[in-house]
Amino acid sequence: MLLELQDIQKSFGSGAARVPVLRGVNLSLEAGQTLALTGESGSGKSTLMHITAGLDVPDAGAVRFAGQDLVPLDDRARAAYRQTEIALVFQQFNLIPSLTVAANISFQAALSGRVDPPFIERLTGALGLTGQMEKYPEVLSGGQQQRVAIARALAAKPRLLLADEPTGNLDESTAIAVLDEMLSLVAQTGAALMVVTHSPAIAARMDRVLHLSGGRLT
Ligand SMILES: Nc1ncnc2c1ncn2[C@@H]1O[C@H](COP(=O)(O)OP(=O)(O)OP(=O)(O)O)[C@@H](O)[C@H]1O
Repeated sequence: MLLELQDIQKSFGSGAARVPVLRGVNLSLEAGQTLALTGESGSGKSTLMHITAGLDVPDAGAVRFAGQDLVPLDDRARAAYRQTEIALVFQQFNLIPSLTVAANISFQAALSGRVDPPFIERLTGALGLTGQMEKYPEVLSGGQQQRVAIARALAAKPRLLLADEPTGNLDESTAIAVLDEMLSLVAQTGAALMVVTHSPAIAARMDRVLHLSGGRLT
C-alpha cells in the first residue's frame, strides 16, 4: 500500500474553544489509484491534505507512506518526504515570481532528483504551456498559472500527487480538459492522486470518491 491513514484525529484550539475537525479518519490508497475527496466547506478536507503532505501532524493516528509512519519523524525528515515523494497543487499556486515558467517547473524536478527534459517538454505541451515557458508568472492569467502549478508538480514525478481544487480557476469545460490531461500524465508516471473537489463532474472521473462529514470519511 502506498498511503495508509489510520485513525487520524485532529482538533484546533484549546479548552472551551477546542474544535474537533478529524475524528478517526481511515484511508488507503494504492500506487496509481485516483481518489476524490469531497465534503462541505469547513469539513476538514484541507486539514486532511496537509496532514497527508506532512505539513501538519495529527493529534493521534498514523500516516504511513510505503509502510513508514511520518508522524514520529522530525520536521527535516518530513520535509525530505515532501520533496522526493509527493507533489502539491494547492489553491494558491505558490509559483516563484523571480523565476520563469520553465525554471519554476525544472526547479521542482531538481528538488525531487528526477529531472527528465523530454518528459517536461511533453507535459508542458499537453498542458498548453509551450509558448509561455520564458515568461514570468505575474504576466500569466490565473488559469495559466494553475496549469504551470500542475506541470511543476508532475515534472517532479511524485509517487503521490495531492491537489486541492486543482482546476478551480478554470471554467467547467477547460477544467475537465486540464483534468483529463492531468489524469493521463498521472497514469504515465504511475503516481497516485488525491484530489479535493466540489465538482461532481471531476469527482466522477476518479477511481473512488470519499466524502468527509462529521470528522469521518464515508
Ligand atoms: N490552523 C488552524 N487553526 C484553527 N482552526 C483551523 C486551522 N485550520 C483549519 N481550521 C478549522 O478547521 C476546520 C476545517 O478546515 P479545512 O480548511 O480543513 O476545511 P475544508 O473542508 O478544506 O474547507 P474548504 O472547502 O472551505 O476549503 C474549519 O473549521 C477551520 O476553521
